[in-house]
Amino acid sequence: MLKIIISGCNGHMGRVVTSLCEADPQVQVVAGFDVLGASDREFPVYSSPAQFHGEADAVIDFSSPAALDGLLSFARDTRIPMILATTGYTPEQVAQIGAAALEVPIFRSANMSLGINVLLELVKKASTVLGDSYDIEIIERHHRRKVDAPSGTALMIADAAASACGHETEYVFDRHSVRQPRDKKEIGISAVRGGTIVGEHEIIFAGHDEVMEIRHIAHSREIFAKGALEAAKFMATVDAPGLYDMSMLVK
Ligand SMILES: NC(=O)c1ccc[n+]([C@@H]2O[C@H](COP(=O)([O-])OP(=O)(O)OC[C@H]3O[C@@H](n4cnc5c(N)ncnc54)[C@H](O)[C@@H]3O)[C@@H](O)[C@H]2O)c1
Ligand SMILES: O=C(O)C1=N[C@H](C(=O)O)CCC1
Repeated sequence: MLKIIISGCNGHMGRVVTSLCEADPQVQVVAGFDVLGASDREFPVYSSPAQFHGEADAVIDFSSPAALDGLLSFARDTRIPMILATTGYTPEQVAQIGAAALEVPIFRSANMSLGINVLLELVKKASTVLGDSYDIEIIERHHRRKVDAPSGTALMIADAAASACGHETEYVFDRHSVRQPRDKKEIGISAVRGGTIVGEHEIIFAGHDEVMEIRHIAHSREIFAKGALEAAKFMATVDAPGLYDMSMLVK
């Protein structure tokens, strides 16, 4: 039996992960972490990771960057592998995660869906071939509740394009105050927020007389929960400290 803790268990993603775990006979949710109390859960919910003293094989976290310090201390104290799916970390927090991964196993991805992780490979291929002469723009769309912008996925896509395009790049998030033509080194990133859009990402390669677009649409949150649970199953077999990601699961 795989014993899972769900961090952010009372949120939108936390509830979808809970349902998926409860439908899997090989998985047991042993606890949840959340600052928001809810009495309808079938497992104990703690407002701080330090309050948990049981056994677990992995923590799946869909919460908030504010939870990171407590989760990393918990990982260091217990050696329980951590799956970080939260987005919106500051550069300092990303560095903290990297430092912690020298001591404990940590899995991090801004997008746990299979489709986006295949898309990242397509973006690298397209950027290698087209990156020199085509302009790269990314548009992401999410629900009105989302607080971080651009999405973690958009940044991951930009990083994939930047690593493969063969020249220096600069991310441009806001064209409002700039009055000048687009520079070749720019990767433009635009965020749209509205309604209940689960998550959409579009990458545009705009060249002379042709445009190529690659697009991913999430129709439900289950695709993220499924990837996170697969990551937890994988991490439960991992002993060595390190920073793991979806590329280890998408072959
Ligand atoms: N990696 C992915 O595939 C993926 C997919 C979807 C969402 N996300 C990310 O997951 C996060 C959560 O998304 P959501 O839509 O479920 O949000 P949500 O607001 O519905 O849920 C977040 C939950 O975390 C709790 N929380 C907030 N601060 C906390 C803290 N300090 N300690 C413990 N719990 C805390 C909240 O009370 C809430 O219940 C966001 O960062 C989002 O971008 C990632
Ligand atoms: O709903 C969200 O919030 C999502 N966040 C992730 C991101 O920031 O990339 C992934 C898609 C859903």
